[in-house]
Amino acid sequence: MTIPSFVIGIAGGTGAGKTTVARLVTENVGESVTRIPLDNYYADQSHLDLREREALNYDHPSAFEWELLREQLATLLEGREIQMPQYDFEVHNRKEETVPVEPTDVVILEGILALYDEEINEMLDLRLFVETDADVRILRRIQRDVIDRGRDLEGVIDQYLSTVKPMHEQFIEPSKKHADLIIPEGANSVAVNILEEKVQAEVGGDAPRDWERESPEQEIADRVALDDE
Ligand SMILES: Nc1ncnc2c1ncn2[C@@H]1O[C@H](COP(=O)(O)OP(=O)(O)O)[C@@H](O)[C@H]1O
Ligand SMILES: Nc1ccn([C@@H]2O[C@H](COP(=O)(O)O)[C@@H](O)[C@H]2O)c(=O)n1
Repeated sequence: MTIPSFVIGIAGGTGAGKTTVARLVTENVGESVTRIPLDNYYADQSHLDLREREALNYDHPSAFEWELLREQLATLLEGREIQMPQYDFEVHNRKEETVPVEPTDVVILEGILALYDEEINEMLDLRLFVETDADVRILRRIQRDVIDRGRDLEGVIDQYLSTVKPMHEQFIEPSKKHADLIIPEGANSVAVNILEEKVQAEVGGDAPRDWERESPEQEIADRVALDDE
């Protein structure tokens, strides 16, 4: 049984580069990392038809099933398997199938509001916010939504102006205050290399387990005290 020793949250606006950062910092560590896309926890909307689902606001915190995410993250932290929901962006709904996910040394939760929920924040050991200019993000999003998510240009622009941008300003940007580190421009190599080293150390078992580790505040206080001696 593996009890995860390090849980990272990666938040930031749409198109900021969250998924890319998560992928780059974990691609060389094999199967010892579990990635949890927050998108998989969009609430089930099967009671609505496609038209109604298309019109929903997917950038408001109420779009997500937080209770399920809290439960499943806690289950992984206890060393037990979860059945993770899957999401289908083309039909705006959760898929019927789930995938079994085993706990691993490192767990990464990644999504626009990964640093929004207080209880989730408490479960994270490292909180990252990826910060990229809004014009770069919308250009990336147009490209992705049209090519990968089966959307048309007009719809992407309407959605951006009506919900994505206002919700970013109201909920996502303010969640930055919970971050321990802010990563500029998405996949920036210095940040990725430092994080990759940290993940490697956790996976290799060099790092102290949770119960051996002092709180980050205490670690800093100890080091400041040492420097002052
Ligand atoms: N630093 C970067 N430079 C150039 N392109 C990037 C950078 N970071 C991410 N991208 C690209 O931007 C797009 C959106 O990145 P993604 O990681 O999917 O964003 P998010 O998960 O935040 O929505 C992808 O096509 C990705 O390759
Ligand atoms: N049915 C849906 C569900 C979500 N979205 C958008 O996805 C964005 C979050 O994903 P990122 O990879 O961009 O972080 C979010 O901004 C939602 O608007 C959607 O378009 N349709």
